Amino acid sequence: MIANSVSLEPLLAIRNVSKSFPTPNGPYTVLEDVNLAVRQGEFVCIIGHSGCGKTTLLNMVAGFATPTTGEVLLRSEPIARPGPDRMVVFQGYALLPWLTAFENIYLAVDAVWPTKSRSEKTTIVQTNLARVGLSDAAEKKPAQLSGGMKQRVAIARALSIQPEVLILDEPFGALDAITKEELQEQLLQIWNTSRATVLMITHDIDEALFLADRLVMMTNGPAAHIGEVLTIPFTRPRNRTRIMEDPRYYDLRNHALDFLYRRFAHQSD
Ligand SMILES: Nc1ncnc2c1ncn2[C@@H]1O[C@H](COP(=O)(O)OP(=O)(O)OP(=O)(O)O)[C@@H](O)[C@H]1O
Repeated sequence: MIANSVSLEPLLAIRNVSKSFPTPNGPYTVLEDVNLAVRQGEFVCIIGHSGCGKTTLLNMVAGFATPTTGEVLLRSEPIARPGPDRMVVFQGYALLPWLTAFENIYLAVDAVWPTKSRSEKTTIVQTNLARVGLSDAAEKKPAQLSGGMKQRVAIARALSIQPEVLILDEPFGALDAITKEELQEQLLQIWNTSRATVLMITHDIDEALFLADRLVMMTNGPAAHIGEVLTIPFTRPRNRTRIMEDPRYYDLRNHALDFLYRRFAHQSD
């Protein structure tokens, strides 16, 4: 079971992190005093109202941005820039429309391992397309793929790089409910074999309760911080029906709903 393989040492440490952006009216503090330690192999979901700073936080883990104060450490080293040890999958897929699924992934593999032979790189691409069930769609371009298939290609591309940390920014937000559930199950299978540490933003409490080891709940901005962290106790491998029959599921769900819609209600939601 994956829970047994989780190391006790934090792989990732977010320490006293604040982030401000300059504006014409002075600095705008999005995040203030955010602290989180993530163990290797953990699956962590982050939830919070729109605009509270979830993407800003994960951008600092990805290395797209740096904290204004505090530090983000990977294996005790400050994260200063993006790197192949951390891959991001966005809601909008970010595939190049003129390339096939195979070519989109190959491009990333080639960028990270330019010295590998063409056949080695081809094997990596094919292996990861197979992991997401898309071997038959290798020669299709994004316009010929459904939203769920595009997101599978984006996940296969991220996995091809064998990242230590997989950062998922609301990856299933644009998908219909059935496709979303299929991809959640596929993601859990992939996570189980890849052993990657996953940080995933979601707006969906049920998704977080199905996927995550812990659910990080953020307060509203400006100056948002982590309000509470829920530990999700369901054993793995997880079965959706069994989880929904577990009375703890409703306790956790109600607790998260109370946090989001009563204690930290947001006017625009
Ligand atoms: N580069 C920037 N310059 C100025 N303000 C920014 C910048 N990036 C983000 N912000 C502001 O920071 C706040 C947090 O944005 P962020 O995208 O991190 O929120 P979020 O929680 O991910 O939102 P959503 O759930 O809607 O994606 C917003 O008010 C946004 O306008």
